[in-house]
Amino acid sequence: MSLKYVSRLRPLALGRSRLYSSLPPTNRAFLASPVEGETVTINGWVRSVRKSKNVAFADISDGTVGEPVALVMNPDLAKSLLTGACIEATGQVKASTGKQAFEIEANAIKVLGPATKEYPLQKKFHTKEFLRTIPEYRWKTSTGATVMRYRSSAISKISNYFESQDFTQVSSPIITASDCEGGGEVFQISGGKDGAEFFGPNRPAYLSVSSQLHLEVFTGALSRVWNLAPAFRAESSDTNRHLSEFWMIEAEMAFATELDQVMTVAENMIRSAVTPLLDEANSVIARDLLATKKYEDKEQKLRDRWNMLAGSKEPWKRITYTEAVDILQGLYRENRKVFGKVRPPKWGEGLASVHEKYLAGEYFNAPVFITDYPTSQKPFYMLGNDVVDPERQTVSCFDLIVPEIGELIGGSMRESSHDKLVQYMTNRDMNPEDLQWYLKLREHGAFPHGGFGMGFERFIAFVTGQENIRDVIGFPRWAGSCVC
Ligand SMILES: NC(=O)C[C@H](N)C(=O)O
Repeated sequence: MSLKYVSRLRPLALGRSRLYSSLPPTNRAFLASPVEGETVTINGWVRSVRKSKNVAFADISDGTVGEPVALVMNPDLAKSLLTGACIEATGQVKASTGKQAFEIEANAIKVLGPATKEYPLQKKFHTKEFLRTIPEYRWKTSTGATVMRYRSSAISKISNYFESQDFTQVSSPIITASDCEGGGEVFQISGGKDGAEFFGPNRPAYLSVSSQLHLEVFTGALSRVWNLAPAFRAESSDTNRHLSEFWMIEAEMAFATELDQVMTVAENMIRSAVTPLLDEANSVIARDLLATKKYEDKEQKLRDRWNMLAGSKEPWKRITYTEAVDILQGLYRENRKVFGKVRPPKWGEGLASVHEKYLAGEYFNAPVFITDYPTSQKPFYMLGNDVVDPERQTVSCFDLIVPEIGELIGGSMRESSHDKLVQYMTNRDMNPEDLQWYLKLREHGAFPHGGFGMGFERFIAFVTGQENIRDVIGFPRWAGSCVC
């Protein structure tokens, strides 16, 4: 490059970078390193205001950190300040005598967006049920914002974990031509009874219930893949752990030959998003999460939960379905009321959520992998185990259960024989014609593989100590409710 050319470019580049301005500091950046005596300008929404004759205080928050920024000012300045208003405050940083280490002695307040006395989030206790009725405001609560921040942090930790293991993140389709789980709980969006045939005659289309089948295609090319995608289920279960639109982290791995390998990936993935919380001194998000539990006195319970998941390097317990049924039947023999009105399962029946919660909760008080369920309980794509007892056929699969939530992850080895898959589909009254593309994967270069799917909201609810998964997703949808 000639000197002349460089000298012509330089002033232009410098001039430009001087012209651009950057975003103002967040509350989080300010609170991380306040400098006494410095004049700062801070933005946020007013959480609370207290006024007396000579002085006024306001807590403001921009949602980037749990702790609010404390303002102290002349009452005249606070005149038009109401909870909920959006403000820009300028003032000097002072050591504080109050709860916070520092406060800002504000000398200028600009109201960017005023509020009225009707603002529903006045400073008092609000129930989760009430907060769900104000979806437009509920993420402004410190618990709401903290849960969202953890959700974001978990995605990034999990993403790093997968990357470290050579997984590629892929994007699978939301509109699909098949019901992966074969459970019939699909939202049909085209080719339905109303005659809409957007994708052509006899081309029904649905919202995806799981990315698995498409991930299997990707894994046949990239070996290890994962994604985080929404899944849709038209089931009407009105519980604290079901949504009609939820997010799933799914992973598929080629050349996994044993279920244990797949379970280890699932376990390490969870640990990757929980381990950082154990280092309270260095984790703002851990401290913020614990603060949300302060008023309930449940901080220790939350710590115990993180410890349960990531405190020890011991691998999580792995038991078979048959062992689980034996344990449950034994517990019932000792105490007929152990599962309330519910009986223990007979071999071949599914485990009810009360059984799962009891096993992982009262019985083991730990996450537990339950493996090798009866074939009749599981979908067509799972690899069959060698038949030892023809009355008790099982598949190579697992459910990961945790206390209070029950099932968190479902996974399995996948059947890679074309002919067996056709047989499994026919046994379930499915038409193999509908999944030709999936079957073709087994015609050339079939490979051993396995994978799993984790309900992301269940995971976030468990780790943040929320009782209902409706409180860890921005805009929850369930049967009878889709309000905005
Ligand atoms: N990817 C998975 O294994 C999840 C499974 N398809 C499910 O929906 O439960």
